Amino acid sequence: MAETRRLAPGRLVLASHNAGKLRELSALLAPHGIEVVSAAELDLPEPEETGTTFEENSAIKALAAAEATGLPALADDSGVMIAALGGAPGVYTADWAITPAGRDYAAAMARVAEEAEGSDDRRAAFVSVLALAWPDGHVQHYHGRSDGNWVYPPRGTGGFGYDPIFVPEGDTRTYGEMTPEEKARTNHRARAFARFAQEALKE
Ligand SMILES: O=P(O)(O)OP(=O)(O)OP(=O)(O)OC[C@H]1O[C@@H](n2cnc3c(O)ncnc32)[C@H](O)[C@@H]1O
Ligand SMILES: [Mg+2]
Repeated sequence: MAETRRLAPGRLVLASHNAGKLRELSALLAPHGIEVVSAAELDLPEPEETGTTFEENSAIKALAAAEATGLPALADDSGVMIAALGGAPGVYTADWAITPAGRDYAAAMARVAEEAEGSDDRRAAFVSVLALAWPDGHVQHYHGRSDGNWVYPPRGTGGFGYDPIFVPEGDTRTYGEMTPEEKARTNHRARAFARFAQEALKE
C-alpha cells in the first residue's frame, strides 16, 4: 500500500494562481493553524497543465511548487462536468474561459448554454482533486464532488468562475448567490479538503 504521510507543523505552499481558490483554501486551512504562502505570492511560474486527468494536473502543480520551494505544497485541479455534453468541459474547464484578452467566464458560461441547447438534461457536477506533494516527489490525492444542475442566464456575483450557473443539489440558489460560508457547506473543494484534513493534518 502507498505510504500515507501527515503534514508536520510548518509552512505549506498553496500551488494555485486562482484568487477564488486561494480564498477558499486559506479559509479552510485557517482553523488548523497552518502558515500558508501562495505560489502567486512567491512568484512561482505556472506549470503547464499537460495532464488529461484532474489527478495528473493537480500533481503537476503541487510537485512543481514543492520542488521549487523545498516545502510541502497543496494544489487543486477542478472543473465542471455537464451531463448533456458528455462530461465536458471537465479537465478543460479553465481552457473554455481563455480568450486573447485573458479569461472570460461570462463567455465560458454562455458556451455551456449554447452547446447544451436542445437538451433537457440539466445535470452538472463540480469536481475537485487536491494533491499534496513533498519536495522528494511523494504525492497524496483527495477527491471531492458537488452534484447539481446548471442554469442560464448566470445568477449572482459571489464566488468565482462558473459559480453563477451552478445550483447544488438541495438548494435553489446558485453558488454565485451564496455567501462563502454557504458555498463551503456543499462544494467540491471543501469536500476534498475535509478528506485531506482528516488524513494529512496533525491536530
Ligand atoms: O490551476 P490553478 O492555478 O489552480 O487555477 P485555475 O483557475 O487554472 O484552475 P484549474 O486549472 O483547476 O481549472 C479549474 C477551472 O474550473 C473552474 N472552477 C473550479 N472550481 C470552481 C468553483 O468552486 N466555482 C466555480 N468555478 C470553478 C475555475 O474557474 C477554472 O476555470
Ligand atoms: Mg489551471
